[in-house]
Amino acid sequence: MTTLSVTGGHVLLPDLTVTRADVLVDQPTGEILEVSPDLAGEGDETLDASGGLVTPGFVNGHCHVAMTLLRGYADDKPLEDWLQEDIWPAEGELTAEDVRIGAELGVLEMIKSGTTAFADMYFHVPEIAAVVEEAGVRARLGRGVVTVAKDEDAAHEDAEASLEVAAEYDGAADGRISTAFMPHSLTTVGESYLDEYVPQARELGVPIHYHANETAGEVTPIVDDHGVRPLAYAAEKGLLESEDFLAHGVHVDDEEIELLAEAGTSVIHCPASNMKLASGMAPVQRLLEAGVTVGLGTDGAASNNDLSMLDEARDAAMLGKLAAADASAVPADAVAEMLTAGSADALGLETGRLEAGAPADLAVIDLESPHLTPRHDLVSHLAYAAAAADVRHTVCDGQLLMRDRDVLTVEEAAVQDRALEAAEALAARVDG
Ligand SMILES: CSC[C@H]1O[C@@H](n2cnc3c(O)ncnc32)[C@H](O)[C@@H]1O
Ligand SMILES: [Zn+2]
Repeated sequence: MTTLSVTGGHVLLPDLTVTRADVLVDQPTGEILEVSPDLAGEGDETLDASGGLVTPGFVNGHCHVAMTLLRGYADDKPLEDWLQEDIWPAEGELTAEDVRIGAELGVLEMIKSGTTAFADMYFHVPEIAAVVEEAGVRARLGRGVVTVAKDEDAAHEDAEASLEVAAEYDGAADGRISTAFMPHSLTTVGESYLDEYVPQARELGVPIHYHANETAGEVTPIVDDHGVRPLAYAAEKGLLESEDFLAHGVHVDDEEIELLAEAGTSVIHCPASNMKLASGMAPVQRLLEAGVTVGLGTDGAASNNDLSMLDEARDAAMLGKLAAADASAVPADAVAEMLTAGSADALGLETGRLEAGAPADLAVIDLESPHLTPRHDLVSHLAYAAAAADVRHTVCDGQLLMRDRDVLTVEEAAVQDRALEAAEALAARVDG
């Protein structure tokens, strides 16, 4: 038996208290065996967490990981213009190999910032799955479906491909990969396609993930065309089940919040993307008070512009207060929950809590730096002050992915070189 003991640190427990403890991991099963104070000397291998905070690995609840290749390609525009004028034309030139290279870069960035799992909506999913498998992280993957501005055959092909990918990859990489059916949004997938394919996704037994209520401009056409607000429409179309999770939920009214709470559908809050595209401020405190499961996501690196979940945590706390006009809204412990168990629950993962029997997905955050001194409250530091570069070790499924900032499963320099070259060639193709 091979065991790993993570020793000498403080541990963020599932009740969001912090205590001095060690974590003993069974590597063959990838499970946590024990969390308790005196496990030093118990493991076959030791990971030094002294001076550190051991947290559940962060779960990025909504991403387009290969969009790292478009980081900084088009900034300072609202969503609709940004997608139509810059992003979709560039994505039209992306090859399967580009997506693989972009995904490698994104997953590298995730491992370096303590993220062990993510949900991803994109195309060329087999390439993304291969990167997830090799890098050792966990992901819920899906092919995004867009039917507007496509002829009928192409639209059907897109939806069918999303179901096929969901069926083929669910359970891949020894169970680290799970899947979902992913219609892009309620305005970019036509009603007849939802009517045809949502029941097929249910039959397949995969959750459904989509963008919803991201901008005010996305609400109006749904009200005009269907006579109800977007989430009432989503409920009518069978898109509001307890296993489903939607990205954004910025422009939701009280009735829609109630619908989410009753249905048990989760919301992935993406504060950085919402601020950068000036989409608006999600009512996170109201969602939490209504009992909605809220997770956090970065969205793609082209609207963020990084994949650090610690940045997202700080943004969520700050924006949540501003949205509620209340400094006590979205406090540090709520943010710590969204960053870990909230996102994990939304994605239907067993991760997000450090306790015996849970998957051994964790990160160790180095606390011994000036910006984390003094250490009155480590949950406060997690929400407000820690940064990606403070992550010392990352473990997923019991396997070490990064030790002392040395990434073990991805060749860092080679990935960066390939990404630079691919991004430059892509821009040259698009811009002529
Ligand atoms: C069809 S694959 C996914 C699709 O979504 C695009 N995208 C990236 N960020 C956002 C966002 O904030 N809202 C809506 N759509 C977004 C991405 O570029 C892909 O085309
Ligand atoms: Zn998105």
